[in-house]
Amino acid sequence: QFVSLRQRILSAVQKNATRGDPRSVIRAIDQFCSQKEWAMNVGNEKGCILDSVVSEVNPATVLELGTYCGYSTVRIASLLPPYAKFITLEFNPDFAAVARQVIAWAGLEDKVQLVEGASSDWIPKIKEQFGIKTFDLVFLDHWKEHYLSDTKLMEECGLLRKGSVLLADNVICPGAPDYVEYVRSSPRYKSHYFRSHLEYTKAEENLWYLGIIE
Ligand SMILES: O=C(NCCCCCn1ccc2cnccc21)c1cc(-c2ccc(F)cc2)cc(O)c1O
Ligand SMILES: [Mg+2]
Repeated sequence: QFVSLRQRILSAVQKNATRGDPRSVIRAIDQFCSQKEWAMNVGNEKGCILDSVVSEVNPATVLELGTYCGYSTVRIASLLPPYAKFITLEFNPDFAAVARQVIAWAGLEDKVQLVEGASSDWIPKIKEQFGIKTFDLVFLDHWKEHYLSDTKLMEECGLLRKGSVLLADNVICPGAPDYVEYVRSSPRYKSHYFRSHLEYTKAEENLWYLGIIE
């Protein structure tokens, strides 16, 4: 009977990764996606850039938009200090169900809150629902056409402060041109991009790093 790609990714984790070992979970997913089937995890090349940004920012509060199977969620959660608050938002309930199990296999279920729903619905509710004032780091990896509107929404809701860092996946492929245009021309942001490749391919890609300067 048909087994979905996300279920095959979860099975690869449960078969090849050690419970409670986040690095083995990451390795199991990357091996599956490079050797068996492509999937839209951020992947290891961009994942190392993500790791370095998380380590440098050392955030007390993190928002991830786009959990998918939990690959980047596990990478981020495994680097956070114990007091950190980490919220990851997933629209698709089937993806969220798999991500919960991947995060649990890594032993990180206490480090992250997975919330199901749309960013435009949830962003205005985060302050009161989770007692978070502002985010030190936001990782954008959801609908590419919502990167700009959600960044503006986060600004309007007072969720970003001077020094907040936004890191955006896929600004080239599939692309978020209006987002790039807006942040590059805005005096509020200092932007920088990390050259990389689309996960598990040789196609060029950038991770777009944004520092809020005022
Ligand atoms: O589409 C991508 N991701 C988004 C998936 C849907 C997110 C839904 N969602 C989650 C939270 C949430 C909250 N609010 C609203 C909606 C929300 C994506 C695609 C590619 C890709 C695909 C084909 C190809 F040929 C090349 C590249 C590569 C990536 O790395 C990607 O990330
Ligand atoms: Mg992505």
